[in-house]
Amino acid sequence: MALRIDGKAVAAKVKARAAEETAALKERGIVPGLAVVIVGSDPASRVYVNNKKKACQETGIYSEEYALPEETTQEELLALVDRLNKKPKISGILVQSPLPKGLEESALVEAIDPQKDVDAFHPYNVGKLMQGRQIFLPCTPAGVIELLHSAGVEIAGKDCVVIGRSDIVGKPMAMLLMQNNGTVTVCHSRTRELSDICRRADILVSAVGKAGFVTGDMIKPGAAVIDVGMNRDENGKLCGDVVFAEAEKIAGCITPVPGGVGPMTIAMLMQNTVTAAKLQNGIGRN
Ligand SMILES: Nc1nc(=O)c2c([nH]1)NC[C@@H]1CN(c3ccc(C(=O)N[C@@H](CCC(=O)O)C(=O)O)cc3)C=[N+]21
Repeated sequence: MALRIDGKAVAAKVKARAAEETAALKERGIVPGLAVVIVGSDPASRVYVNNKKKACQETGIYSEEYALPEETTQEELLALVDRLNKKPKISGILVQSPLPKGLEESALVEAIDPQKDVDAFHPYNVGKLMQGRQIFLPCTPAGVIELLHSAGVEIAGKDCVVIGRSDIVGKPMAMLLMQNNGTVTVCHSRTRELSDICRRADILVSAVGKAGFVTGDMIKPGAAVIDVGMNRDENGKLCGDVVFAEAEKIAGCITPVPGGVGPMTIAMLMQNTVTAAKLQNGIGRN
């Protein structure tokens, strides 16, 4: 049976570290602050935003929430981002996706001051990541790396396969695995012989968004299997991309959903908010 990686426990450690740093900053009169902007009433987004708020409270980070109606215009949002860019109390800005139709996410992300872009979605930060000179780590991929470390999984020299090529997970995940000296293959909807490629992976990261996508026969015995999927099954229950019951018989270690990557995303966001506060106050990265 595979080792089950406890994302909640690892996230608690990351948040404790962020809380310590926050306390130390407060002694110097610096309070990290996060602004979360949510538009419309997507119920999943509501849950995530509440979790982010709770994490801020746990770590001592100041937070502001802007819950705006569905009808909010692009101009109004740009004006809000501009205000938050200039607001000293706010170290980090996050615009929760997805946005209602008619709003252009990329323009909003590009309006965020790159030094406050704690999601690391701004093209400046994406470019920095490609160069291995990032100031902010992308939250979900960075959380995956932490989970691998926590399970004692060596990345250097390993065959890593990422399923999915999104801007928020697949692409930055590949970058971070590469920075950690993994040999990385990125698969997607047009990939041929997907199962064969996956079966060669020492580290398999699935970010597809389809329940049941990764079956036991796609997993190399002893592999580390990281499930980034956030789906609902036919009973409305939260589940990942991986058929967990099959995979845990074959993998060496595996993350569950819930309780795997999700809590890590939020913990890394706290870490980035602390980093942002330091940066804006002329304190170098540790
Ligand atoms: N600008 C932006 N930044 C994001 O980081 C961002 C976003 N937009 N839009 C949506 C996705 C998704 N995401 C999750 C965060 C936490 C959990 C999480 O805490 N999951 C829990 C369960 C939560 C539940 O019960 O539904 C778990 O897996 O154990 C899940 C998903 C952040 N995202």
